[in-house]
Amino acid sequence: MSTPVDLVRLRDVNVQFGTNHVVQNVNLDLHKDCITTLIGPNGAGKTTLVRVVLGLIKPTTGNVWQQPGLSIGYMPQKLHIDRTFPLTVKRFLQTARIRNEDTMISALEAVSAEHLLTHSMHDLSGGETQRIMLARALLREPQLLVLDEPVQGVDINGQVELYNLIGQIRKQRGCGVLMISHDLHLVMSSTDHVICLNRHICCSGHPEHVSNDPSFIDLFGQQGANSFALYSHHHNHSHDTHGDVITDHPQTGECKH
Ligand SMILES: Nc1ncnc2c1ncn2[C@@H]1O[C@H](COP(=O)(O)OP(=O)(O)OP(=O)(O)O)[C@@H](O)[C@H]1O
Repeated sequence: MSTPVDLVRLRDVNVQFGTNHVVQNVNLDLHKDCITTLIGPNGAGKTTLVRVVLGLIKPTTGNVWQQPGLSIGYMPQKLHIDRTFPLTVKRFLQTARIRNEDTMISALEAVSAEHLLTHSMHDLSGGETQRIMLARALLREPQLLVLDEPVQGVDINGQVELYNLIGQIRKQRGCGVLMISHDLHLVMSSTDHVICLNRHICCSGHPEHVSNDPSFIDLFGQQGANSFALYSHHHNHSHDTHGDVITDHPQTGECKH
């Protein structure tokens, strides 16, 4: 097997906002041709960690390394468009400062949405909107694609389709992918590596390994469990109400379930 090509390496990364210790001692490697999925409850620090990877936030302590010249395509969690502001798909794509129509069309083709070029962004379905957001992230042919909850606002069939599409894009382009998801079961077949984050990394590994954990079966095997609101699993440590580790069970880096 060939050695994976590193795109990004995080070492002992901590992020604090005032006294709020949002990301704790995180080590993370992102590779070419590898899909890594971050899961975790609300407020677990997923978006903050993604912003560290993107270089938008400097960690309070720790090191971030990016492959020199790395190009990153980012699909943010939410799209805020004033409904009174007329905006076609073409104009929206141009906000990425790419004006070449062939480039736009080939990005739209990659997400099977070339027919939407002249449509209004306001008239798109949830799934179409996410595809256009994905196309925008693809415009610069990134080596790393970072997707913050790419299937939000999409019905269940559309979610499966979008995850399949992300898998196809990785296969065709060989790019690395880092995405945030709220549903391990749906994302399982389209990911290589899962990281469960609750401010620190609770556990990580191949999706089969993570999903065979009884606590994950409890968590993901039931309808409505997607929200993580009642998130709990059998840690080798406990959390206080802020998600901080209570130290009478020392953290060894990986959860042992
Ligand atoms: N710029 C900021 N300044 C202060 N606090 C912040 C900032 N960004 C995030 N936080 C806080 O950090 C914590 C983690 O937020 P983050 O958005 O990273 O979590 P998340 O896991 O992505 O949550 P969700 O699943 O709800 O999107 C939250 O308590 C949030 O309020």
